[in-house]
Amino acid sequence: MSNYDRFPATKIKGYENTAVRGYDAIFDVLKEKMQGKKVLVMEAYPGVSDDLVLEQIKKLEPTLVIDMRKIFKDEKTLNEQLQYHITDDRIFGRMYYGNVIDFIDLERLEAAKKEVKEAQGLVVVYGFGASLVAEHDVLVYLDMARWEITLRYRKGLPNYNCTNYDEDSLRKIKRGFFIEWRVADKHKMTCFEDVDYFIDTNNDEDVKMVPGEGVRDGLRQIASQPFRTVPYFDPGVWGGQWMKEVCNLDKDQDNYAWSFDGVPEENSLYLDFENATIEIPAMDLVLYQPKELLGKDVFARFGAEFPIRFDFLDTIGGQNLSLQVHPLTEYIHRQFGMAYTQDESYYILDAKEGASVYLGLKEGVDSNQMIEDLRSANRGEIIFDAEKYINKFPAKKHDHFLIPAGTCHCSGKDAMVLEISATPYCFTFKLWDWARVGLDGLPRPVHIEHGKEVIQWDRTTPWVKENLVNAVYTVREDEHVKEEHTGLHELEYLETRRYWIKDEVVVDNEANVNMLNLIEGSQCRIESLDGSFEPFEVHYAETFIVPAKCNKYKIVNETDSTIGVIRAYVRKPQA
Ligand SMILES: O=P(O)(O)OC[C@H]1O[C@](O)(CO)[C@@H](O)[C@@H]1O
Repeated sequence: MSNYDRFPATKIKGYENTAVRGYDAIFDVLKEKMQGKKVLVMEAYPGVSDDLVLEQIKKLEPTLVIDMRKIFKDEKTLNEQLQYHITDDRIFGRMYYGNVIDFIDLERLEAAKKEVKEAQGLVVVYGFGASLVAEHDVLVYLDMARWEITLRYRKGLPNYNCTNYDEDSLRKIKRGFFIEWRVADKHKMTCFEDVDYFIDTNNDEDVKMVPGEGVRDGLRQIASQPFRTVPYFDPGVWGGQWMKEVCNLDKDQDNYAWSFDGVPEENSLYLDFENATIEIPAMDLVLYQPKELLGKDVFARFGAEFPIRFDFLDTIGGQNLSLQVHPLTEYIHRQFGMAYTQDESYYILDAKEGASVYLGLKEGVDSNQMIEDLRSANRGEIIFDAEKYINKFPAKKHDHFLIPAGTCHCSGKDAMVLEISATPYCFTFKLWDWARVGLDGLPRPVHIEHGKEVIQWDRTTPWVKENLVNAVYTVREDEHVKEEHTGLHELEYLETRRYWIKDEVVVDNEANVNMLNLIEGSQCRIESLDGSFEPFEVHYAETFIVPAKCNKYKIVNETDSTIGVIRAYVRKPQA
């Protein structure tokens, strides 16, 4: 057993034992709270088990229940309206920047408003967008983590108010990512400050309700201390065996490919109320406390979006990733409506003998020939000769490979990659998937035509070696610490610093958010210089976030050997 903590929770001070568990107890509290009041609005994130909650609402004996699904436009109308954003592609949609009201049938909305007004007795308005129908006397928000929604899609949950139960889950995720989650997050923030109670509905068998102010105060607390997001792990065709050991995972699984540990857009947070721990999307923090979390420079540049992503790619005992390329900013913006792109890097946390990383083109590559070969390979006519076109570098522990968008790349087998990247995560143009199929038995989606538009044909061997492979230099060294710059490339906005710490080091985050990982050593402690937060323990391979608000902090080595920490932050624009 390693000491990696899979369930990191933050204790919420001042709200101990305020959680209520199970729908019976929850509706007892709500019944009490509604005494002498008329309108209970229950907002729900798309993905929540609406039928189950509506069944429970009967406990309140309301005279009128409005189900938002009936106020929404019907599926066919919505599909037609959203077709430009849904697209025909399996993976890529176009970002939707509208609001929930765009999905509502305005006549039905007016009729529902009238019904509520005229009703006598208790009225419950339930579902996604419920607060558009009526002013609340009491407001409840039923929340759900993105990973849970993703798992439910795989098991047959359709998109909101749709009947696409059996549709390929990648297409459902696409509709979630490009449309539903954006709109739902935006809408959530319009009522977040007013919510009287939040309900964690991630587990239908164990729902938990906590006071609204407990969550808001909890998020304020989290934004002023180091914290971790809740990691999740997913198998894949190329997945490996390393994380099973180090992250204490189920040994009976064939493999684990990804760990998302440090992707606030995808991950969640555990808030510990002592009598229950609730799980909420980490995006709630980003959207509710953006300036405190991100800092003024990062907020000014990105808005309420978390621009740094750490995740793991485990191919130890597994296979090569697909050979791939990511879009340039201009392309991702024009094609998919994204503000910034998927610039990446691979920090090699561990590697077996013979591990490698494919990166950049060989000298003198004929671009037309390479694209033709990729096309024929994907038609099954030839096996693509990757090494004819792409450099293959040996990879060993603590190497850092930089991957600005537009550079062909992939990790080879037997490497444990800590991916330190910009946030967008699904804009991968696979070029070649080594003639294999995905875990579902289908070929994984390949996007050569997109890829050909963004490959930077001048990124060939000498430039790649000079710029992208271990471009490390020492920033400072004394008897306590050696600090190195390891990346990223100047075309990418992230800076990474590696600290080899003998005893302790003070880090100045210059009032902007930092994301870190303990890359060597069993544990360390993060301390506040002014006592503004309590000491925070970190174990090997754990990713953690230090909010902008923490300012200067100390990393303390608690072991007898030198430890290694990597820290990523957004570079300030050059004057
Ligand atoms: O496409 P593959 O082979 O699954 O590659 C790994 C994937 O993991 C990611 O790095 C996820 O962040 C993507 O860039 C990439 O799609």
